[in-house]
Amino acid sequence: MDKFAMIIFGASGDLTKRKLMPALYSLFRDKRLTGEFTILGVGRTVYTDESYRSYILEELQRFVKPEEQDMELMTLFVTHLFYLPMDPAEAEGYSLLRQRLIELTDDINPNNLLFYLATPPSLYGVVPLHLKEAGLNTSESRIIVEKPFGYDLESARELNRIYASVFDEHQIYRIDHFLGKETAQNVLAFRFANGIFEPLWNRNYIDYVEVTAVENLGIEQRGGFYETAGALRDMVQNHLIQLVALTAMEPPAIFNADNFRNEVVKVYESLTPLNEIDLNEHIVRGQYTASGNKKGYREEKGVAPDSRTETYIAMKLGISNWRWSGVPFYIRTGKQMPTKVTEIVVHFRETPHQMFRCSGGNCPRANKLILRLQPNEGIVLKIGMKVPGAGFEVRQVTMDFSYADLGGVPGGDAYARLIDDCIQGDATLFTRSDAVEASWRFFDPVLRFWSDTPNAPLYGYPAGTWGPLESEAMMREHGAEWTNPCKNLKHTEQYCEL
Ligand SMILES: NC(=O)C1=CN([C@@H]2O[C@H](COP(=O)(O)OP(=O)(O)OC[C@H]3O[C@@H](n4cnc5c(N)ncnc54)[C@H](OP(=O)(O)O)[C@@H]3O)[C@@H](O)[C@H]2O)C=CC1
Ligand SMILES: O=C1O[C@H](COP(=O)(O)O)[C@@H](O)[C@H](O)[C@H]1O
Repeated sequence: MDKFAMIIFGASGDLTKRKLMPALYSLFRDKRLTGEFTILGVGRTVYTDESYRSYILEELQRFVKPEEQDMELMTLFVTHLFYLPMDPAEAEGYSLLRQRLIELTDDINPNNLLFYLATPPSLYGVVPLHLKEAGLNTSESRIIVEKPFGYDLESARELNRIYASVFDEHQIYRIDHFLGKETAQNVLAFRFANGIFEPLWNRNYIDYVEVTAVENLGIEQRGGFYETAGALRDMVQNHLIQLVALTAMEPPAIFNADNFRNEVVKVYESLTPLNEIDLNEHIVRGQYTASGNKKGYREEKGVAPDSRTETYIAMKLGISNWRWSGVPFYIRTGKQMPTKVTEIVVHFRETPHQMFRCSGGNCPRANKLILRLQPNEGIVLKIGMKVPGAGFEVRQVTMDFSYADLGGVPGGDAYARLIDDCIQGDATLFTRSDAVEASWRFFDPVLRFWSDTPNAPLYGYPAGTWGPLESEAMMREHGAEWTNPCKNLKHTEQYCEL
């Protein structure tokens, strides 16, 4: 086997220190990265190999969970790191890159290469072309590209064209780290490894579905990036729609990359195109405003004082197929919410007739299944039970499975799983070119509507709240309401500022 080298473009950046290096360290610790391997960081910031190793060693101590830190191992891990100062946007540096790889792999034609694009998205189209000119797009090479893949449908198509001119599709890994989460994968296991829910998993028994991925932080130091992205590009077009796909897809006959990704694409292609009414009434966008000691979005570094970038979005989606026709999927994401939580809530239809008494609220009119992806990972089923004692009074209670009972979700996070899969050549959990385009095809009209309608509402919401009230109004049309995740989490007070 040729000596393996991973080349990280954007090696001085936020993603590299917070996610990639801890993930690579965790693979190293778990002996998933063995033998002679090299990690070569690339960027304009000037480091030597030595100073880059010291920098990463410090960052590992910040970003690896304390219980997973082993100073001796971390010190050994960083001896595999090297650094090449170069501007990835400029062609000149690539002959130096090639030369450096020849030295590091001790091979005149280094072949087993993994390129990771952790740069701003503006470089996603440039780097592969330079790699090709330098002859680095070898038959064994792979490339991982971060999200967002494109700004809209046209730019995503253009990127796909560029990548297809440099690599074969099986060499291209478009990463969406939500799919690397253990609990996201468990949505599939829950659905397809159990017989009892699947017969109910359709329009006959399900009333509506909610997908929530909210955070209690602002945009941190990423103002420049976020201004060009907004919640729709940052979270909805990729992460949230992936979760919709996991919830809505048909079971693949055989679980492999092609079959799984075929089913994902079928869901995207079945999304009901948004009409005028949807664009005006079934999308609510918001932007956080200052509250207490929390800054408003427009006060954040790198953000225009009159910015109209959305930090919150709630939408109603439909899926036009036999299984889901008529079942609304409500999705929402937002920064500066009361808590960080990702969960899918499946609301079953109400019982046709309610014959028991229920007083004092918490009445079990309909069952509700909550797939909680993070934090306090678990599955909760809300069911009706008789209140002990005389009469027939019923109340809604909770059957609660927590991953903590199985020893918890493993430490190495989604990035470790996905990088490992890529090294093994398994593309199942990565986004295929047709899926990216199908997803953009659906969301593109939203971007166009916003740019063509300067007075389309953008609601302010105070930082630390659940977003614009208009998103509640959107659901009331269906007699639905957002589930308050703070009330479902086991240790509520730990997560929610109520
Ligand atoms: N950070 C995160 O949590 C997440 C990030 N992502 C995605 O990962 C990618 C990287 O994110 P992140 O690390 O936050 O980004 P950064 O803004 O930190 O940029 C990464 C590096 O890219 C280099 N760079 C920046 N601008 C340019 C430029 N104009 N030309 C050449 N190089 C440039 C810089 O290195 P130098 O100046 O040394 O060249 C910088 O350190 C983004 O596409 C983002 O969407 C995805 C999920 C989460
Ligand atoms: O991709 C992104 O995801 C994070 C949220 O991911 P999580 O795994 O921490 O839930 C989000 O903060 C960021 O804005 C976005 O780019």
